[in-house]
Amino acid sequence: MSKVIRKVKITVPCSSSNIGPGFDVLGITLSMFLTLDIEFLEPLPTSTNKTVNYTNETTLDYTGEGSESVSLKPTENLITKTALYVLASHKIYGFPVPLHIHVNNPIPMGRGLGSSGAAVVAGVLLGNVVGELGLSKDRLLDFTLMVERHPDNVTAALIGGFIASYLRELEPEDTNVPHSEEPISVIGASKPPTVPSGIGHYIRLSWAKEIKAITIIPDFEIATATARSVLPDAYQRNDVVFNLQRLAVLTSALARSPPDPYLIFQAMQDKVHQPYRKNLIPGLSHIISNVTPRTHPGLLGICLSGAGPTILALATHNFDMISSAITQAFLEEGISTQVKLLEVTEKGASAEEGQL
Ligand SMILES: Nc1ncnc2c1ncn2[C@@H]1O[C@H](COP(=O)(O)OP(=O)(O)O)[C@@H](O)[C@H]1O
Ligand SMILES: N[C@@H](CCOP(=O)(O)O)C(=O)O
Repeated sequence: MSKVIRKVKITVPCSSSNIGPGFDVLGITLSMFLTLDIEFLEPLPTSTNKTVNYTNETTLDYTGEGSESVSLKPTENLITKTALYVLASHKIYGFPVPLHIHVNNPIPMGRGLGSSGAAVVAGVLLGNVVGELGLSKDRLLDFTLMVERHPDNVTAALIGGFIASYLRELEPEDTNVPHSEEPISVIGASKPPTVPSGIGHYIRLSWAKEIKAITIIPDFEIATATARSVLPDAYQRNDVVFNLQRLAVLTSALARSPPDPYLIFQAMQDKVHQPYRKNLIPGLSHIISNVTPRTHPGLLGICLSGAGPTILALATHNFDMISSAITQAFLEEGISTQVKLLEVTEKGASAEEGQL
């Protein structure tokens, strides 16, 4: 057994993105956390000063969502391969110390609760800690955005809270650099991947404390890439204006106490992504138009969480009645669900030293 010489815990919240009209713009972090318990193991004595690559000696074990399907090979697992990408960008090829990493993931995958965003953020933090890179939050965000090119879920997961974000437009040469879709190909490359600076810009918005998040999570997955592939390349001006008007109102409406259900419900309508995703999610159109603050007091607004299929219902009370109505609508489509009542948390991703 190798001796444990350091322990670090990485914690990353799940997220719900878009919040109706804020497609690729808004994200909130919710009280369900991916954790990595990292043990740094004593390296074997070597006779030379040559940097040793301990990727093959690094082991992963995994509990929670995805434990049946996720690869435990450090060069394949999304968390560790993102970390290897960050290290390679700093000319560190492979883990410079042997690690044992225990991953616990309560975030259901492919459901629109930011599981991949959380994994990518965890990987960037892992690379930063293991390589002792000392990257700032903004620089950590650059790396996450080289992997997930929509900023809403990763920025929320990294920063925490109710976040609005945008990407700076990149120069063509910046978008040509290899990104971590294929990080393995860059690990041994003679030219390390360069990552442009200042890609992501964000602001934390206020959130009224009494607004809770009911998530109704159907028992089927939709890969975010699939849910993005059904969206059009161009939009009608009136649909864009429809969303912009609501987005501007929504960002303040969700900060006000007491929250105004009728204002929020209307401000959470969307014409940019949900109408195109309804064919992927049986019951979606019915749910978002029939479960309202009038029929279900306590409800403020309802939308698809991220790319779906989870439904996000924002509410102040009557949580059981609201979730039952949505659960029932899915059941009528033959779809079972699980319900989680979550808090909007301001806690973003963190890496903390542990006790030996
Ligand atoms: N903790 C994790 N460890 C490794 N891979 C993960 C983890 N979480 C998510 N993933 C990867 O991300 C995929 C889901 O991503 P995506 O389709 O974007 O859905 P989501 O809405 O859950 O982010 C999973 O199929 C898996 O490949
Ligand atoms: N804006 C993105 C958000 C995807 O979030 P995820 O949690 O589903 O990965 C989109 O709607 O495609």
